[in-house]
Amino acid sequence: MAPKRGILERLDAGEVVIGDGGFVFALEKRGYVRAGPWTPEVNVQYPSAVKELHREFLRAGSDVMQTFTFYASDDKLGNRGNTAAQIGCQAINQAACDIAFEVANEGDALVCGGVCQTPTYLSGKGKEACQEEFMKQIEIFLKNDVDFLLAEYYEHVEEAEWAVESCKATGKPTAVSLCIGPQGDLHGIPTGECAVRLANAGADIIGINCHFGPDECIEACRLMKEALDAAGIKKHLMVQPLGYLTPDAGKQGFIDLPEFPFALEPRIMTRWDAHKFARDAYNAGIRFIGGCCGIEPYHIRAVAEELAQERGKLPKASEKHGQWGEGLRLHTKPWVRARARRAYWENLQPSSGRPFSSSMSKPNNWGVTAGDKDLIQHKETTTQEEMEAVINRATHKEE
Ligand SMILES: N[C@@H](CCSCCCCC(=O)O)C(=O)O
Ligand SMILES: [Zn+2]
Repeated sequence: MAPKRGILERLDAGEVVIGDGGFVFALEKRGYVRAGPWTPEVNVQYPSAVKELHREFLRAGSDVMQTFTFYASDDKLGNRGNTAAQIGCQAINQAACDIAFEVANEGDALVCGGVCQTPTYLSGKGKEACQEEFMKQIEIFLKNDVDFLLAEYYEHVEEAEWAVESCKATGKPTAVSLCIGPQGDLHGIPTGECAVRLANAGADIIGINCHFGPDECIEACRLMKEALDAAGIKKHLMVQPLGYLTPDAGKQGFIDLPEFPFALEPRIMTRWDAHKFARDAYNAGIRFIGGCCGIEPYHIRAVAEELAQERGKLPKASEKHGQWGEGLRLHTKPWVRARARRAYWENLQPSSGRPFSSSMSKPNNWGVTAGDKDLIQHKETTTQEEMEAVINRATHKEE
């Protein structure tokens, strides 16, 4: 088999690289990940569940299998009484690599090793301690010779810079994406300035993932591109937004919306929203286009279908999906057959079906982040006293 073309070779050639979607959210809904800690011990406990989700994304058109190593840093696995630490960082990250490579090799997909923000940073323990946590994972990715490294899901550009430094020191191509919107990072660093700092830290691919829906993430990428252009810096851009619409989110993103994480369903993007997202991202000059929480394989299939001409192919899963609903021509009901056309779906404004739903929510807006005492983490289980304090504060804020 010819060697796979690397991520930078593909992007340098102007190709579209399609990412995968949201693993923790998808596997939590399927009963394999615990919401709250969100740690990926499932790689060791139920590997077939992770493998099947990778397979669904591969069939849907994903060119990248991200190792399911989100929140798999040693300190997170043991944070606030989490028992995933008993399975351990080494076992979880190695199992994730095994699974990602097995599925990637069923197609022409690349494998990227993923690291993300840490409780160590939130507790203010500094650069050396954070990079120690990153290296425990990166060493496993190196041993497995992943195709590239991805530092994703950072609310503070400072920690992302440290992660990029650790990744780049390995010599592997390095991608980095912040979970911020157009309003900047949580320490008030403007979004464009974050991009320039990450470029200066050595990142090859820079962008945004999570916390916001497609429109806000593409706007944040636009600000990044504007700042990079102004600084005369050329970098590949990536975007992997939520599969939820969040026009009402504040700086903290969807974490701050009252619906997070168990009542976001009314906000789910349709596959037609995903078509628009893919086109908007492409037109913004972004070529690494994927998704995060809430993005399911059918959304990725829609991205691949929208960009089929640019990519010169359709994904396997399109064998079961007529373009723009043409499969409805086989429906028994005439009025449904009448919907087998792009004009119908592209112009539909779907209802939520919830008579008492407002279209927007109010973010909690506590306005605290790393550096505030409220963000200090600990290994011990969250105490009842801590719970009473945060509930009391949340209740009074709502009054
Ligand atoms: N690549 C990862 C990204 C997960 S982003 C998770 C957001 C929730 C985090 C939290 O509530 O702490 C994935 O696919 O799950
Ligand atoms: Zn996410």
